[in-house]
Amino acid sequence: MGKAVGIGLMSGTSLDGVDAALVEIEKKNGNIEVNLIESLAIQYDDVIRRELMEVCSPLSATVQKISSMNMFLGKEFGNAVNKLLVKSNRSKEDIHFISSHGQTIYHQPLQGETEVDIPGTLQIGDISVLSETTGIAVVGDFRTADMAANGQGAPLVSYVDYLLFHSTDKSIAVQNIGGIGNVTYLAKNGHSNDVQSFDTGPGNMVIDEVVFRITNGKSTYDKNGQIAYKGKINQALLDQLVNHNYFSMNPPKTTGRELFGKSFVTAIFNDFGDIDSADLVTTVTEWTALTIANSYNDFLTGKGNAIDEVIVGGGGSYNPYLMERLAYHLPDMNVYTHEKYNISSDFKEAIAFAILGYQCICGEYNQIPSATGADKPVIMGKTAYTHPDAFKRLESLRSVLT
Ligand SMILES: Nc1ncnc2c1ncn2[C@@H]1O[C@H](COP(=O)(O)OP(=O)(O)OP(=O)(O)O)[C@@H](O)[C@H]1O
Ligand SMILES: CC(=O)N[C@H]1[C@@H]2OC[C@@H](O2)[C@@H](O)[C@@H]1O[C@H](C)C(=O)O
Repeated sequence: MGKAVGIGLMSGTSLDGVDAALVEIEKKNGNIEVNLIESLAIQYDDVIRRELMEVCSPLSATVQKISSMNMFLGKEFGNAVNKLLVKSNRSKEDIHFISSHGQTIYHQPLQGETEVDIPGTLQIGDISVLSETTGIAVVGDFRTADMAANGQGAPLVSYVDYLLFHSTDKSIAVQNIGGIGNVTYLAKNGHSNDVQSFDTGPGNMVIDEVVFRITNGKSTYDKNGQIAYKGKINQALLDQLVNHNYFSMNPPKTTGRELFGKSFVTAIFNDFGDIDSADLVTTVTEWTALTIANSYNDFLTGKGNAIDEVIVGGGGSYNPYLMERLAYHLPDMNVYTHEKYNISSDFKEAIAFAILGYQCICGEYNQIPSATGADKPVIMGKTAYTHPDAFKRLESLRSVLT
């Protein structure tokens, strides 16, 4: 079978920017092999970040802002792809497809109070605009297909975690620490149907917002855990935080800015605003590590699922204080980062979405029901191409694949 050349795009819940990964993908004897050729991260500037924060909050989002931001991000993602093409010395003719996660602005996996208030999830960054900006066919909007099959619409990277990490000699927890934290559990010798997955709770989301407030907007995150190292844990605050009811809910479960965003942090400042600002950062960082360890104890090891190794990815893996605390709370496990497996912690999700898009193009299931809680497997993703040549390149790939 021939090689597919694709570009994966990930813009996660931290709202820090978009990651782009140019990859070659090949199917060999039913296994998918992926090779990262070039990558690029584009940071959102302060204005975009602020506007995005506004459309993520029901209190400040308007239909006008959501509609404009959907188009604007389609262009931003397209500009990121065009820069990546220059960086990698490739042209659009060399690329079969782009696969874009989009920017989650709302995610509600639970039924609301009225019959129309059904679970929903919304990722913006229009895929037709992205196709028009780049001249390349685009696959996007993955999560709705899983929700259509009564899944949580997340976590989706579990499918790729299984492909990359399942093992016959050890049980592995693949932990992402992005804006939100999520885990994929791969039992030793397990089948894809056995994969368990759920959001462990906040990743960097609460730490970032606390740092933003105590620095009056000068810093958007605690670089290398510098502030956390200076403070000490405030036990009263920690006790209140660990008692949040999300942590007692059984998996499958997913969460986001709706639970752990600005209002959550405002409540912390209302109740504990008088404690030392470094202590606040230390305490929410400790809590973040603890929520991960407690989740394993409650829903994995505590239910007889041994864990030999934890592989951490996402921006949180670059916070040494957070990593130290995580290792401290998981004394019986080896805690590594994705780099041990030669996979960039930064670009893992962008690579993962390239694989999910590839499977969509192949017409193959790209989701694991046991991970998302769906009733059945589905093919996730929709396709857009605004010109015949983009369509033909996609079709040329399909004809090689089938
Ligand atoms: N050197 C560092 N020190 C401390 N924290 C860091 C460092 N580098 C990145 N981070 C943290 O990682 C975050 C970004 O992580 P990442 O890009 O994995 O999130 P995301 O993909 O947006 O989120 P999600 O996976 O939830 O969708 C930053 O907001 C910051 O908090
Ligand atoms: C709705 C949404 O965008 N969820 C994200 C978020 O960020 C981490 C965690 O919460 C995870 O459930 C998911 O992203 C990753 C990429 C996933 O689906 O695997």
